[in-house]
Formats: sequence, structure tokens, C-alpha cells
Amino acid sequence: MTMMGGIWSLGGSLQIATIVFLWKILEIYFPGHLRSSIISYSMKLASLVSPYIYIRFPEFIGDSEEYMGVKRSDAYAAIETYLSGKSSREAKYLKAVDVKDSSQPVQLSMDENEGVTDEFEGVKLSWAVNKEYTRTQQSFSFYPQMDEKRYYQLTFHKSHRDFVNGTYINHVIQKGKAITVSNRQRKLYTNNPSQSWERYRARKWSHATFEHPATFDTLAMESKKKLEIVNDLEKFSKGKDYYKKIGKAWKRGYLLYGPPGTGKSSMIAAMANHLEYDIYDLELTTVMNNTELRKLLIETTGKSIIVIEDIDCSLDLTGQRKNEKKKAKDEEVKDPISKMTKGEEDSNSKVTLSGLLNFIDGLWSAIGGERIIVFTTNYVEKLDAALIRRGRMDKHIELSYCGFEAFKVLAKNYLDVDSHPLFATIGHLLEETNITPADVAENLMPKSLNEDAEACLKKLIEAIKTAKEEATKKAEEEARLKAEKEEKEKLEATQEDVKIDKSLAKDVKENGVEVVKDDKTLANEVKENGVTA
Ligand SMILES: Nc1ncnc2c1ncn2[C@@H]1O[C@H](COP(=O)(O)OP(=O)(O)OP(=O)(O)O)[C@@H](O)[C@H]1O
Ligand SMILES: [Mg+2]
Repeated sequence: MTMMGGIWSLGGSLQIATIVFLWKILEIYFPGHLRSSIISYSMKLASLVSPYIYIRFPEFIGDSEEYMGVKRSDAYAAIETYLSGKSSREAKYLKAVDVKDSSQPVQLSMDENEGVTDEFEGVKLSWAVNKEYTRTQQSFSFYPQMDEKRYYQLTFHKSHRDFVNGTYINHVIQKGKAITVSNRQRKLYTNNPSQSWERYRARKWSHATFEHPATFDTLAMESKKKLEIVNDLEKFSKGKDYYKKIGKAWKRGYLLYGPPGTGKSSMIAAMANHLEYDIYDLELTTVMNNTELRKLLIETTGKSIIVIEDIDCSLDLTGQRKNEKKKAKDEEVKDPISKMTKGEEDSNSKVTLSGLLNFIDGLWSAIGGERIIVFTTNYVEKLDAALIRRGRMDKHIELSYCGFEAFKVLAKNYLDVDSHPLFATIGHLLEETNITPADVAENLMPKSLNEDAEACLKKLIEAIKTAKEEATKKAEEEARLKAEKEEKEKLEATQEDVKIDKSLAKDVKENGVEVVKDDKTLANEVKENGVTA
């Protein structure tokens, strides 16, 4: 189909008709892989006499022999977007690339075997989209599977070689990227299990349109803290030159920690909405090893937030668990047979702490533009210090129970009230009670059409009182258990002392000599009598 690319520059309806006819014959009578060989040989033949130059932009780049290592080409995507307008006006065979919401037009691109012409600074160029077939690298089969590889082909007269290399291609890529940014719909990605990566076109990430409505305005937290985070994000997103100057990869790590329901996930959504970034929600438990993790990283794009939720649950990454693992390993060394029986489990070994650290700040982490990495956890104290040190997780943000200021944000959002006589009671109760913003929000939400703001606020007051009573009961119960435990320990210690005393007395009686008292007995005597015996 390379020949088709030349059609648009050659002109002449007879030539076009002949070539289209030949192409149809090729398509009907020759299978895909044979067709691409015929095309490739005819192209070589034609190039001997043709004054045209052809540049190919494949859809996937990387090691073409190893499908697992390929990445969708940014240039291909930019060209697709750049040509979208022209394609929808000129091409006859089109396909819908991205169907957006009903308020926006469908983005169209040329279908295979189609071509359009472009003119830039007086130079005419032609574009075509083609595909070729290659054999997949799968196990031996009598019916080998063929993979399609799409590519854009640019054709131009050889006199414009320098202009195209120096100016035109740059213009196309820049323009394509700018269009993408202006009408892009943000995406929420999640990683596919690696078993489905085998096929060439199978992606490592699946995506859906990101539509979470949380913003920093709807987020309930102290305004000072909120402003600090917003400023931090903005400084980062505009910091390209700064990061270059200080010699650091353009990325920033955030650790969000706090009890369940305090807004960690909501904050990630608010960050993405504020910066207009995509989100890559990385499910670490389906990643088999460090190599897979790196491959996933390579496939992420710039202007994105990579999220690992509940990092403490995802993997054996906590310091504590690592020690347990080390202990288990030491035991294995002592007992090689047990190691062999555990062999199967080991081969399934998952991402390690060092693999994750590499993911965050290894050499590979610097590719592909600005990126934010966010970890969330309910138990910050469980995390390994190496994982959350500054430079990796640059900013630690605690999301905590609902304070009065956070309540006011929720009241404004949920009930549209800025002030109310019941606010004072609520403020007072919140000072004494730990209740999550999720619980407050749930109580503020009207449950029927007749429920007004006052009814909701009263409902909240009752909920906080109940939470307070429960917390008091819980604290009392804990105090009782603690006292019981202390009492038991004291009793056990006394019984131990009595035992020692009795054995001493027995020694004296039997042997007629006094045995030197041990330190504990002496200390007890000093405590009780104020003098040593
Ligand atoms: N700070 C907050 N501001 C606004 N809404 C909140 C806040 N915290 C919680 N919510 C509400 O509670 C719900 C749960 O919050 P979210 O999922 O963000 O909590 P989380 O901290 O991620 O919890 P988990 O640790 O269980 O994942 C959200 O849908 C949101 O409506
Ligand atoms: Mg969450």
C-alpha cells in the first residue's frame, strides 16, 4: 500500500484508476502477508526511478521483534490528530477515533488505504495510512497468526527533503499535540493482567473516560492546607525549566495518609481535575514482577498521575513484613528442603520494594514528561522508611477527621448553607469527636424531597452524638481491659516474688547458709521497707 501514498502526488485520474484497480486485485487475490511482500518489492523497484521520498511512522515503536517491549508512538498519535480535520473533509473511508460526549463532534481519522494531501508554506505533501502484516512470535503452528501493523506514510518530492526533516514534521507533531491537549478528554487507566499482553495490539493499560467530579472546591479540609497543596501542584506543573535547571526528573511524589473515608481518593480526583492530567490507577497485585512494572511505566504518558492505592495492602513492602520475609528467608537457608517445596510460590514472586523504588526514581522514571506519583495508605507507620523518604514521596499529606472548617465546606456543597444557628453546636461536638468527612457527608445528604437543611443538620448532630457515645464506650472498655491486664501482670509478678522468697527460705533451712539475694528481691525490699535487709 506504499504505492497508494504516491498516488496523491502523482495525480492523473487514469494513473489513479489503474493503481486502485491493481490494489483491489492485490487485496482480493493475495493474503495479507504475501501482499506486504509484493508491496515491499514493488516499492524497491519504484524507488529506483521515483523522485519521491517516503517516510514511515509506525503505530508502535520499540523492539519490533519483542512485542512486550513496544510502546504506542506519540508521533503516530499526533499525526492522526493533525490529519483528523483534513481526513474528515477529504477522505472517503473514515473511522471514528474517539467518540466524545454528545456536545462535541466525533473525532475522525482516515481508514486504512486512504490518503490526503497537505500544504505547508507552499509545499505539497501527501499522507496515507497503511498496514503491513508480520508473523507473531508465538509457538509453532501450521496456521501462524498474522499481526497487523499500521503506519502513516508521508510522501514528498526529494527537493523538499531538508524542509520536511527540519520544519514540516516538527510542525505536524507540535500541532497534533496542541490539538490533542485542547480537545482531549481525560482518561482513567488501569493495568491489564500481564497474561493478556502477549498479543501485539493488546494494551498494557485499559482506559475509560475520567469523569470524577471532585475538585478542590468540593474537598472538605482546612483552607490553609488546601491552598498549600494547590500551590504545590501548580508550581510543579509549571516547573519544566526549573526541574531541568536543578537536574531532577520532572516528577513529584505525594503520600496521602489517614483513616478510611477522609478523602484520599477524592483528593487524587481533585488533583487530576485541577491539573487536567490523566490517572493511571496501578493495581500492583496483578503485576507479576519488577520487569512488568517497568514495562507498565514505559507505557504511561506525560501529564499523568500514577496512583497506587493502599500501598500497605498491595504488597509485602512494609518494613515489618520485610523483616518477617527476611526471617523466613534465613530459615530457608537453614532448611533448603523447605525452600524447594516453596519453589512454585517463589517463581510467582511479585514486585519487590527495590523494584518499586526503581519505578519511582530509577532511570526509567524520567521518560515521557511530567508525572505525579501518589500513594495512599491508612497506616503510614507501617510503611518502609525508604519508600516514603523525601525525594520519593516529596509531600506527605495527612487527611484526617472532620473539623469545623471541613464541615462548613460540606454544608455548603451538600445543603447550600453558609451559616446556621446549629453550626455552633456542631462545631463544639466536632472538637470532641472523631468522625470522618465521609460520615458527615452521608448525614448531610437529604434522603427525601421534604428533608430540608435544618433536618439534615439535626440528623448530623445526632450522628455525631452517637459517634461520641460509641467512642466513649470504646475508650472505657479499652481502659477497663488495660487495667485488667495491668492487674493480672502485677499479680503474676507478686506470685513470682513469693515463689522466690519461699525457695530462699528453703535454701537457708536446708543448707544453713543464706544465699545471696537476687537484684529483684533486694529492689523489692528497698521499695517496701526503705532499707536493705
Ligand atoms: N475530605 C473530603 N471532602 C469531601 N468529601 C469527602 C471527603 N472525605 C470523604 N468524602 C466523601 O466520602 C466518600 C469517600 O471518600 P474517599 O473515597 O475519598 O475516602 P478515602 O480516604 O479514599 O477512603 P479509603 O481509605 O477507604 O480509600 C467520597 O465519595 C466523598 O463523597
Ligand atoms: Mg480511597
